Amino acid sequence: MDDVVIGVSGLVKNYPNNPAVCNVSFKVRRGEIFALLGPNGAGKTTIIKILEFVERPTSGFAYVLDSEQLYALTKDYTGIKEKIGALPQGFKGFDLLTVYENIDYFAQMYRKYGNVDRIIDEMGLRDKRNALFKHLSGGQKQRVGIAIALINDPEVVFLDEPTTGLDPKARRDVWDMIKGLKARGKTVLLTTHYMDEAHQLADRICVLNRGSIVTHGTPEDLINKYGGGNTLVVRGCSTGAIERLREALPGSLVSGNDVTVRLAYGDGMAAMAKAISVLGGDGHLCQELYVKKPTLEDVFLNLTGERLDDA
Ligand SMILES: Nc1ncnc2c1ncn2[C@@H]1O[C@H](COP(=O)(O)OP(=O)(O)OP(=O)(O)O)[C@@H](O)[C@H]1O
Repeated sequence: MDDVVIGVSGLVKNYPNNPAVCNVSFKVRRGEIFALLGPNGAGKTTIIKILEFVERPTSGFAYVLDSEQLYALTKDYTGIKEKIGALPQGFKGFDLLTVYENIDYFAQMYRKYGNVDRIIDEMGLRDKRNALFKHLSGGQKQRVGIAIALINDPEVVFLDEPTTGLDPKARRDVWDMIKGLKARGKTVLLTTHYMDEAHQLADRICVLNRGSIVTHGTPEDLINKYGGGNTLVVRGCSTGAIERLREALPGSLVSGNDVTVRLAYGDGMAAMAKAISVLGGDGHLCQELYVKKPTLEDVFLNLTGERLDDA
């Protein structure tokens, strides 16, 4: 694989009575957005902490930027630490410092760092430059965290659950910011338990559950391979409509007033036309009719038997 900047091989991390990461291997290429997707407790943060030199693995091997720089107590990682940036899970700034002061505080920890006002502008925080951290919205606080992760102009950026707890608008703003990092040539490793976030942002995804890799690949590949195909959904049907649909569409499933049919590849138009002709006949109406494409949620469900939300 060309220009690998993060490599993880046979990684294991055992906490007392708790195997957090079990034999995980993956590689991240320069300039890509790579997502670790999995439910709570899947081991995402532990992997990221190992890559950030915060935790040490029990066994296995991991490197960032320098494949010669393996984990060993004798190594000095300072050179690499200066080339990585990190947004930790649940980032909290100093409440009683301003946006500028918060970013500047962390900037001073590096031998070389960027212009604080420029990064404030890049993160769309100019209006809030002199506002206290505690007076910011959730999305603005997260942007301060991302600004801090970028202040040393890192080559690799780790973002641990960058949008957890944000409202939909703030999430989309953070997504745009993350896409902007890729446009600037940064390599981004992010963790998330939101499948739409992984789908929107990631070039490649590693799906984790209970410390192990379930599968990995591009979002489209995973959905095509494991999503289980399209589903025709007819919602809000009358009793008569349900009966008609069941007769006309073999394999249909009924749940309340909704009817769903798993479609074979390429069957979408034919099944829709059949449903419309059956329903249009004599007033057997429904509220909605559409073909639903599978999502990463379906991939997770089909591979683990669990829902990403519940696992
Ligand atoms: N310091 C620790 N000591 C003991 N167990 C830990 C520690 N840190 C994490 N764990 C356990 O390791 C497992 C993996 O945790 P981790 O935080 O890596 O998961 P995660 O996928 O990031 O989940 P979340 O999205 O909830 O943060 C969990 O069972 C967790 O309880």
